[in-house]
Amino acid sequence: MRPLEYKDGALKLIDQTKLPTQKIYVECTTYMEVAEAIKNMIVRGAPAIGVTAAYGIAIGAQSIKTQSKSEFMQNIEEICNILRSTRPTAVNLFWAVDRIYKTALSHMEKSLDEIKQAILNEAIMMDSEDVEANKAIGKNGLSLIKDNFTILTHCNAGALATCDYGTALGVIRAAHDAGKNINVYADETRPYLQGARLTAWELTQDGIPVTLICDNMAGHFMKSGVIDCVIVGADRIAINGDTANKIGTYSVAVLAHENKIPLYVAAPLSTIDFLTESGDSIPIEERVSSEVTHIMGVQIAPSEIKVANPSFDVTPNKYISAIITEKGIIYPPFKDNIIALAP
Ligand SMILES: CSC[C@@H](O)[C@@H](O)C(=O)COP(=O)(O)O
Repeated sequence: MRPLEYKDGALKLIDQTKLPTQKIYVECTTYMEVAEAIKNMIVRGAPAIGVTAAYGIAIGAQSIKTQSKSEFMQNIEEICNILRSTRPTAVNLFWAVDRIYKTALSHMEKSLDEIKQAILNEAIMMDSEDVEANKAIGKNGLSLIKDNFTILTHCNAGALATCDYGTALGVIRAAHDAGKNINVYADETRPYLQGARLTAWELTQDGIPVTLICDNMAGHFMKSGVIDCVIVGADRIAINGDTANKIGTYSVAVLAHENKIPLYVAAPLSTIDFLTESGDSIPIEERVSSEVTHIMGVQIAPSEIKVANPSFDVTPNKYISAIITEKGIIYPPFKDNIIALAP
């Protein structure tokens, strides 16, 4: 299940704001439309945002008319900055934009048409690398999932949040495909309900047993012995292992620790921010208040109410049992083991 597909100058995205009641596609033929799609969460999830931005630059590059290479690069820089400004927390976005920008720079001796093609080729490569990485994450995580496990997950770190297969849901998919009898508990994930709308839908589509719960039920099911482990995705992992992920992940992690349940973060290396020492310096996106005051367009709070809506929180490394990557499982001490993987 791919949330994005590039073909002939257009990027087709599943509109994730409409799932699960409607499966419709949005087609972006300009980089501004791509930027809007990221900002408005038509496409979301750290790896998917990164690759979408890469295609956005490729689409933008095609429309640049100048024959001057320095003007071309100025335009590329502007496009990169617009895409960078769409969402602040997922580091995959910045990683992808930087990688595309460097690709353009490294082809400067070629013709403009060739540079444009090199940018598109790089975006296509990042797309397929992400799918490969997720499959490797799934395979690497298999040893942590025993038969008859019930796994709690938060938000959507599935195929929809990546180019296919998923990270946290990649491990779950791999365990299911390997014939393990597993059950998933999906937190609904207020305010934007990625768990209820996307994870529940995605797993149901694949025939993986899933039970939807409200966020405030997670502790109850952990304490009652129902949950064997927690697997979540990540938007940015600092060098010391502190992990930013969807708001509510921190609460889940503290509850898991209290109940002696392992919590695993599943993420590709593109989610590790090798320039950030700890979670304290990870920027946290504040989103619109209507995500809290409304559910699917229906008002549930007084009109004038003051609202706070941080979209992510940071889970300190002490609550994380391991980080599952495409290069293998990283165990504590995270700092040494993460630095060893630096590109
Ligand atoms: C593989 S996706 C990991 C994270 O990006 C995911 O858990 C998450 O927090 C997504 O947030 P979103 O605001 O929906 O983009």
